[in-house]
Amino acid sequence: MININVIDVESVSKRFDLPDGRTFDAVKSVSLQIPKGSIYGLIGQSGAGKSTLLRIINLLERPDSGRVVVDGQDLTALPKSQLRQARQNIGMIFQQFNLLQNATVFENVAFPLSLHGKRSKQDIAVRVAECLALVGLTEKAQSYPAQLSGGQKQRVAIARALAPRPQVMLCDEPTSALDTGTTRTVLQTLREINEKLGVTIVIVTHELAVVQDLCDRVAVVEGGEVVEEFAVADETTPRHSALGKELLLEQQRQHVLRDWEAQQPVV
Ligand SMILES: Nc1ncnc2c1ncn2[C@@H]1O[C@H](COP(=O)(O)OP(=O)(O)OP(=O)(O)O)[C@@H](O)[C@H]1O
Repeated sequence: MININVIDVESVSKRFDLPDGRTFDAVKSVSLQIPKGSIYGLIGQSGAGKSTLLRIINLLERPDSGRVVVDGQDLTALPKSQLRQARQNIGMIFQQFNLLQNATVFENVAFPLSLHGKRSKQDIAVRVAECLALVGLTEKAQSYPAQLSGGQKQRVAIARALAPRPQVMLCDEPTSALDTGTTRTVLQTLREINEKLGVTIVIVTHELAVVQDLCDRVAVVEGGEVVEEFAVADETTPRHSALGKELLLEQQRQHVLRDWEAQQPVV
């Protein structure tokens, strides 16, 4: 992996105003460096600030202070029109897929392409076909979201996010609404996109199995702060956070299981 950071989050903070007049510090001076081409996990308990941090990366949530640099561009310094352009480089997918229900799969994937730029209908059709092929849904182009399984809907959302050729893809709990088998196909699709296209993936999840299956590096978020950051494959450096330790235990358990399976006689 090339050791260049495609995302540089520098000391970002976010405070929300609560209805009762108080304030809540959801993200507290967080810095993150995300290497180009990596799959980077943000994990933490519910309410830790993971989604807010993810949404800060494409400025869906504007930080009160700090900088967000994506692909060398300081998003926090851009005027609105240029920010819209820069966001083309950052795709996003959500837990609930967020597809247009009254539009076909084809139209859903074409949507971001017709919204931005001056592409011909033919160009758009070619790109949509490419993206649907990438996620294995060529046959479903004329279906409506209601006719698809959860995993297929998420793969349409992935195709839609990929259509403008982003370098970065942000994923907010992309498999939380899916069962185990479907989760596996969606993770496989994300892995292929990372490997074939070199897209950097940042994924928020509370599922440790997802981290273990997919991520190269992970940041543990607690109370709006990153309390630990490590390479998932590094099982020798001591982990400090509860989730970091839990992840390590799960990895070791998987090794024991694998060794045990390998020793079983073939019948
Ligand atoms: N717009 C908002 N106004 C007020 N408080 C908010 C707002 N958005 C988020 N919060 C609060 O900020 C905290 C962090 O929220 P966030 O969604 O980032 O957490 P999370 O780690 O992603 O949690 P979950 O896994 O449950 O989605 C929570 O306590 C949440 O209630």
